[in-house]
Amino acid sequence: MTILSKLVGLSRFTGVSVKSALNHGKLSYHTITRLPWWKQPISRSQILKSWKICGFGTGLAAITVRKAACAPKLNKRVDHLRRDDQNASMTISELWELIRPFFGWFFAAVVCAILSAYINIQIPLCLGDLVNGIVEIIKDESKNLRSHFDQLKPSAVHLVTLYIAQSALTFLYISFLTILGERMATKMRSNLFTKFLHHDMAFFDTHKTGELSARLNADVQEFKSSFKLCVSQGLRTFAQTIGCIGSLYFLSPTMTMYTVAVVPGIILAGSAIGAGLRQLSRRAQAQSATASAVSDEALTNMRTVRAFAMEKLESKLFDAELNKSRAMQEQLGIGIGVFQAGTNLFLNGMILSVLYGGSNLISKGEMTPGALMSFLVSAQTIQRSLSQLSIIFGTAIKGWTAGGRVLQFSRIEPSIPIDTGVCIPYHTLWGDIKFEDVTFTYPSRPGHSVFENLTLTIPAGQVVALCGPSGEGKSTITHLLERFYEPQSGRVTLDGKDLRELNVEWLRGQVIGLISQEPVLFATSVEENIRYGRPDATDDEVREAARAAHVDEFVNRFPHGYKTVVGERGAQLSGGQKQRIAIARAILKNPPILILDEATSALDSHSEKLVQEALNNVIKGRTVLVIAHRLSTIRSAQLIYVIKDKKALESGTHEQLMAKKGSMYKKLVEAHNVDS
Ligand SMILES: Nc1ncnc2c1ncn2[C@@H]1O[C@H](COP(=O)(O)OP(=O)(O)OP(=O)(O)O)[C@@H](O)[C@H]1O
Repeated sequence: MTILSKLVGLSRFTGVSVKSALNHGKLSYHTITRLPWWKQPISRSQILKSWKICGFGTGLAAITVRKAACAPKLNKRVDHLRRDDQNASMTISELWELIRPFFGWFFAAVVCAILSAYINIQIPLCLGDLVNGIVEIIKDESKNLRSHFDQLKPSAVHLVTLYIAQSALTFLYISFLTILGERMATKMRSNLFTKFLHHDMAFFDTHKTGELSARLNADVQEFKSSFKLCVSQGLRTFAQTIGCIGSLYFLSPTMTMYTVAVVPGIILAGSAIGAGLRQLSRRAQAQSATASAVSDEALTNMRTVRAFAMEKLESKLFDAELNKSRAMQEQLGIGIGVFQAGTNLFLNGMILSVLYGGSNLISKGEMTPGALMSFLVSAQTIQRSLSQLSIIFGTAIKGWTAGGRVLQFSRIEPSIPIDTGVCIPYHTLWGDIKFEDVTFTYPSRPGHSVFENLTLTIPAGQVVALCGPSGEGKSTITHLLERFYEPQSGRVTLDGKDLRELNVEWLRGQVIGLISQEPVLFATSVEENIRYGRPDATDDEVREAARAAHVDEFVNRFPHGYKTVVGERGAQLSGGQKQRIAIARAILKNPPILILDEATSALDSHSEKLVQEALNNVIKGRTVLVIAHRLSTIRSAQLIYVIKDKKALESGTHEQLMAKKGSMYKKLVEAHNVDS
């Protein structure tokens, strides 16, 4: 308001500073101060100041508005990567299932840990005997010190034996636990990876690679180290605590009762804090996985990031998620710290009470100094064990959550099992495919059906083309044929047999060969990529398939020929080269049914001609389903289906469809929806 009023005043006294106005006697100080606010003059420095403030304010406002406008847009991408699964937890029986196959190692580790704890309980008692012996020497009036000293020897030898046994047991249980932990982690990772490989395609539509690899690696690692620590330290310290409480009771029941009376309260408080910390730990791990997913997405799409100069934005996005994860981990650490500090305070108080109570008992002659010594060392062992337990408690929370996150995806059963069902004997397989009244919606997009009562036939041994506008479901037909997804109603049959009755592994592995729009190669050599179609193929067979797909031509120009490594997802090859390798792979597989999903779309006309020739050789005698946009490919098909409006709108040969009145196919050709 003041600034505004001064700006209004400015209009009346433009260019005249207060100082100069006063100097020239135009205004007296009193006149100025008595003027109403809108008539008061304003100095240049004030004007500047005002503008600076205004400028700063406007700048700040602009930044805030910009931030407000940009932040949600930035976050939106990450929102899809975020996942805070409530059912990422583990039950005791699930933990037992993990341990069961390695029970021998677990049992050996537990026995050694308990024996080591037992020895730890014996050590204070033995120390007490030694101290009592020393007290005897001090109190001895006869000065026969040598004989007293000799009496100490058995206790000392006993103590040395205990120390050696304790070291040996420590070595053993740590070794057993390492073996157990590593084997459990390997099994968990292997099981989870196998599960991932068998999950429905719908699962991969909704889960990001970064998230899955975090579960497979970071979470298993976290679970393993927490488990090892909890069993090694936890079991030992727990057994030690119970044992030491027993020895305390043996030494002085009254003092023990006082000392341990408060323990249930501490356990209750600990459980309450633990529940909160577990929740926080789950959220912190989910956030850490989100940060990994962001980095993973950027790293796998590095070319796109570079092409759009998004390095800074990606870095900001990652930093923001990383900072959230850091904040949560800090909160968790602080929570665990509060718990541990409280435990320490309680335990130190316990030692002080023991000293005070013990001195009291000694003064009354109800306790020997050796017993107090034993009591103190035992109480201290309990103190150390309990403070160790509080640390283990924090680790257990993290490990439990991590284990739950791993098991969450292991529990999911695929709705399409791959190794059940029947196989049609090779000599009776024709390759006749039918879609009967198929209605289908992608599970990740409920409410948006792709097909409603789709019916079409792909006769055995024929080349059938699917055409139609983009997004009408041509590729979806191939997904249903490969049984990546299940139709909600209707059925897809192969030689009259419902695909649901057939063995999926056999169907995908031996019956159908797919060459897709965007072939993805593995980061290995050209020949290994081709061999992926049939791992037992000989080098000659690989070369033959490569020649048929015209891979030979470009591979021979590479310095390392077929041994050339193609980079991640085939990034070191051109689109056309990748496509030809994918074709060679399918040729090597030699399947009775071939799906060509715009297989030649990435090729120039010369390469397309070459590959088409290769394909023509391959497709002879097979059932071939071609999805193509080029008229040259479509018109050579024996049967064409136009896929539109959630069904097969019309079918026939090129000539029949072109001759048909009001034909959609004709419209597509004329509108260049089918490339001429
Ligand atoms: N995994 C998926 N999850 C959800 N919806 C999907 C999925 N894949 C495809 N769709 C949707 O299903 C519809 C059909 O897609 P499809 O890929 O089969 O079309 P298309 O005819 O092959 O297109 P194009 O000619 O552009 O390749 C589209 O609306 C698409 O957005």
